[in-house]
Amino acid sequence: MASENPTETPQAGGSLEDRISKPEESKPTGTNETAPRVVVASVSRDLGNYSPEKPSPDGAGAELRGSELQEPEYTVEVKLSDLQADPNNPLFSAKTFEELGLDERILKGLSTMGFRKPSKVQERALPLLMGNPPKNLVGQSQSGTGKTAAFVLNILSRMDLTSEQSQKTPQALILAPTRELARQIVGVIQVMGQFLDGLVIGTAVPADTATRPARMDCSIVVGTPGTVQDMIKKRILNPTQLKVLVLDEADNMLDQQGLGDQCIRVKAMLPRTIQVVLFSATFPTHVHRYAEKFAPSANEITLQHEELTVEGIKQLYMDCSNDEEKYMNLVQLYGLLTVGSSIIFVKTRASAAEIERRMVAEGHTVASLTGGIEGSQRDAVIDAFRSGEAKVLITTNVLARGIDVSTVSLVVNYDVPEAFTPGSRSREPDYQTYLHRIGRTGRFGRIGVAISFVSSRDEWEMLRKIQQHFSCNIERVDTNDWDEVESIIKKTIKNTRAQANFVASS
Ligand SMILES: Nc1ncnc2c1ncn2[C@@H]1O[C@H](COP(=O)(O)OP(=O)(O)OP(=O)(O)O)[C@@H](O)[C@H]1O
Repeated sequence: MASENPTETPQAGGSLEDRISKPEESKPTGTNETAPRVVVASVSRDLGNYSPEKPSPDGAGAELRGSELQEPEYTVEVKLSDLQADPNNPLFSAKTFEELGLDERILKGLSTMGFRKPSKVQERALPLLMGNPPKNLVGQSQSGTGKTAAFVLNILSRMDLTSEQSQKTPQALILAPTRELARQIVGVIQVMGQFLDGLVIGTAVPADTATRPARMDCSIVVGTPGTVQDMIKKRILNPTQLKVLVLDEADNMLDQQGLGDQCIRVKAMLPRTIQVVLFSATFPTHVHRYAEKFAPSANEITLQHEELTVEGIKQLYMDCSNDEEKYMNLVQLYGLLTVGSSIIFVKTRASAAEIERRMVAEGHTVASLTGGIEGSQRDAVIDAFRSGEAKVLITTNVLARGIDVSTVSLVVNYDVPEAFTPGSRSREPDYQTYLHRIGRTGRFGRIGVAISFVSSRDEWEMLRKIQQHFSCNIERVDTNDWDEVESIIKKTIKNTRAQANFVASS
């Protein structure tokens, strides 16, 4: 979220000598330095080394012979300004925010957030979004590359706040799949639009009837589809002056039966001329077809699936012989998890509750957030995680998408995400969910680690398919050598922390 990353201040240029250096030289120290720094470790071999004809005697988990970790010979130090100057990087931009034609007051908002330069998706999307007459857009870009700002800037640019009446009548509607994401987007608009007098933002998420407002007297509404649908039906939300509709995590919204139907019903109640904007890091082919119907004749920004992984995320896996060993490995990892912030993704609410119960009983401090928890209780958990009060969060796919907490340096896939494929004999991975989950770390040029636990041949096979699908490397870490596990994770986390500390003090 923007407000968590308010002080990134990239500087121009940077020689090769600047960028290639020893790790200990990589800590930002000088007061004239303004760019946060990250360190990219070199990559070793991957899951492709599995040889099924040579099973190990230790059972399924131990069968997984993958790569051995290699000490990187050197590390490459990269500054945000360097990333943004590299045309192949999703953070690259040839333009400035000024050149994109944004209002002075919005530029001021961006400046207070430390946004110096647009990212690629912002540079490409904004001219398409802000043109007149407005055109629909289907926009795709890697996780953590600034899609939120792309759609928020278009909305802010289109606001008419000249009268009290217009300030209090919704002109833009943003739909998100979860209350956490809706609240996060509200936070971004509040900071980005802070210099626009009269801007009022309303949140439409499930709430007790008692706390629900009688009318949404606001200029922008952000909410979840079910609540928004209900509010329009009950005339709490007046849709007649809406000019822009955004679906964040659009593929997920359109593909899920309940959410998809709600989005379609909401859209049917909006003005016909509304600009429809769909954003996500992923648009699988079958959802792309719905997207074309939902946002007809749209401009498109799309990526090949091989282009979707984020370079700064180091992807690893750990062999576990069974579920109990998964738990033991998690407990072993705990000391490392608390160095930064970490998210543990599990398959079911029940396993989230069980892991939380066991870890708390053993004296560890962890929080858990699943769909089983309601309303303001959920807000308290995510707020504690954002503030760093809770450093380890156990969750299900409910938080797999969109959540932006810049201190997350480690993501654990306790279970490899699996697609529900009725009638299929083989277990298939959920490629999109894998990508969104690991994308909770490595935000906007930062570095992070994603570790997947693998406890069966099936899980190994799913992870191999994920690697193949995204043409990425997922390296094996040897759980017989915890010193090595610790060394590789700490190295990455330490650098993320150095960066975070530096950003905070700059
Ligand atoms: N131009 C910019 N300069 C500096 N930081 C930026 C810029 N644009 C976005 N950011 C920061 O990058 C982070 C990620 O942005 P955002 O949450 O919009 O990513 P996203 O593309 O929507 O990711 P996801 O697909 O995971 O939802 C945020 O912390 C945001 O403040």
